[in-house]
Amino acid sequence: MASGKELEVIKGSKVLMVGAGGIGCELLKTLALSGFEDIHIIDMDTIEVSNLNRQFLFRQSHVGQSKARVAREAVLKFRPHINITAYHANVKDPDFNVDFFKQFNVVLNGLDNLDARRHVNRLCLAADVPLVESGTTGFLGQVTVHIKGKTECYECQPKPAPKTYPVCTITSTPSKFVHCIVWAKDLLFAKLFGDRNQDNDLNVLSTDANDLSKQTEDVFERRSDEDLDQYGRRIYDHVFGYNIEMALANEETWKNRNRPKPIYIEDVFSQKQAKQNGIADQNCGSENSGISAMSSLGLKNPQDVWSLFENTRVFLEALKLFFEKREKEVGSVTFDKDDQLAVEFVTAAANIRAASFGIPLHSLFESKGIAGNIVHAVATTNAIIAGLIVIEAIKVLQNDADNYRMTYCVEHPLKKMLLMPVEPFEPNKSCYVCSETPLSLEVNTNHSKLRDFVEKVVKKKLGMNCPLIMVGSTLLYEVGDDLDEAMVANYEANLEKVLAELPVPVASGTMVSVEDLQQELTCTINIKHREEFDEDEPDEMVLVGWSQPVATEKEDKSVSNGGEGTSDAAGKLKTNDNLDETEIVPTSEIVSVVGSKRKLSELSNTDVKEVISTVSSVHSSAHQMEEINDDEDDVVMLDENPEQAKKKR
Ligand SMILES: Nc1ncnc2c1ncn2[C@@H]1O[C@H](COP(=O)(O)OP(=O)(O)OP(=O)(O)O)[C@@H](O)[C@H]1O
Ligand SMILES: [Zn+2]
Repeated sequence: MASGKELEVIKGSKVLMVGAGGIGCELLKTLALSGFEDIHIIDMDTIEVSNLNRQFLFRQSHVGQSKARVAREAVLKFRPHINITAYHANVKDPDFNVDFFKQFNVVLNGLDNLDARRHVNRLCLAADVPLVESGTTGFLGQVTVHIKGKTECYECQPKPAPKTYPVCTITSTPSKFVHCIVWAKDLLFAKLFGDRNQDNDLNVLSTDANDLSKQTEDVFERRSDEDLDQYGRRIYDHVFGYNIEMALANEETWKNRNRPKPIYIEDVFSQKQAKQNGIADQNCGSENSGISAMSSLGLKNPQDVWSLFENTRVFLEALKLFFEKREKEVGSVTFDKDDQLAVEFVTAAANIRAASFGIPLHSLFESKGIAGNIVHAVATTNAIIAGLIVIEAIKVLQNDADNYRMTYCVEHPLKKMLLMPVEPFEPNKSCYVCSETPLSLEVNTNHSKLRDFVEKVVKKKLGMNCPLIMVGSTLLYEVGDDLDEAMVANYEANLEKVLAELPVPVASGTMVSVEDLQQELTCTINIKHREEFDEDEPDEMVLVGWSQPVATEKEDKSVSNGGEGTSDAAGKLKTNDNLDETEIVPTSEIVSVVGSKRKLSELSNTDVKEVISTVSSVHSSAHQMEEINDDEDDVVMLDENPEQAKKKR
């Protein structure tokens, strides 16, 4: 219960909540019950059935309706006198500009992706409004406080990159089920139902029987004389049989590994059985969710682990259903964890591959979690995190800077502590977002176009939405609704020019100013011409000073699992040789950070290790979830002597 003084501050404040999902529903309820009376909510989504188990403000009858609006109505039922304003919109919409943000005393994030979080961070900095940021992953969670000039901003530290795997592990030597899922999803599914012309390592071209050196047709193209059953069986034999035989031919690969077993369709069931596989329900609706190989085949429980025979049936049936019922989409489907048929196909394909490599098979439920990088949400964690957000928000509203804490919710109590409070870090002086540190870009100015610069650097790396690019007083590019045709044509023409041939040539030593009008963020980029780039620099552009996402596994030439994983402070306690800025500090500092009320002397060496590794793993995984819990978790460098423990940024 808030004290009288607190209540006064609470009642007089205006707060913005971004996100009305798992955390957001809890947060809105807690804000309302804590006495807040002027709450604005932005959420761009509508309610899905899968939200109902934890987003308790929503009911079955709300499915399909705006989350922000329904959340508002639900809370007004028990707090009718308060003001709640709902926006069913993307927080990146231009209406939510700096002036919009300035009207709030504090902004509270309950988001689920890096992109939106970075955007809100920038608007809060530009509007000088405090931000309380949050995230949960299963039992893990965190709440952090970001105050301009006082604490680090959300982007002061690198975020972990989505977990990636070396290509050869995925294409040739899988050793874990997740490798089979990545193969099934990013290679096979993408090739069959997505962009057919993409390059991949599935031995796409078949070899001419008369001339072995001649590669002819794309194996994945359906032949004109082939029905869908024949097509499915041929693809099956190619990817699970022929390709494995080809891989086995390379003896070196298997010297220290278990040899995989090629699986051909006839090993699993007869042609007659294949023909009779599934009686596709002719009444399947046009909704993707209604088309299911499992229902055609009478498989009911998504938690069952199917046999090789059943996986084969699902594989063939799902492939057939895609071509029969979703023909128009074929060629442009991207994997979506909520697309039942896609999950069925990927589960079956991953399991057949796993069977071939002697890896234990998994249920559809488990596969969906891995393929969608889902760590199943825990409602209680969301509730705890929402409570902590409100506690921090109240401190922020009272300007109680000495007591701000970033709090980590851990899975197992450590020294009877389930919540680990950490004093906020100071702003990172070389953060390009909250300090004005210039960046530099190594680029071949005679080769790279302005379009490459805009797409790969300005949008992708710097996360800008509405960029404006200037050299001196010359505008080279901008976006906006108010541009006349001649300007648009001029900017379009510039996009196609290489940097050195722009109206104001961009060459070594040029200082390019990049600004986002909506985020009110300006960066200066110092250009350095470079002729050659290595294979592991495929963009042919190296941005120095920008915090590279922290790779969690070997990154070279890897296939991404597509996760959205990030963390605001992953770099702090975690080692990563790729990081540009490495800072070594004594353990005592880490400990004071981890629990300001506990001195180093109170903790044993083992405690220190435990605390650091726990906080580190929470840092790296809690924030934006969806990272797969793998054996090779974050590495924390901690020497036996705690005095020599290393903290790296
Ligand atoms: N750019 C954005 N603008 C507005 N709302 C956003 C934006 N990005 C994400 N959100 C909202 O943030 C909320 C995050 O909630 P949560 O993490 O519970 O995800 P979810 O989509 O509800 O559930 P799940 O992903 O687990 O199925 C979602 O309701 C989502 O619509
Ligand atoms: Zn910063």
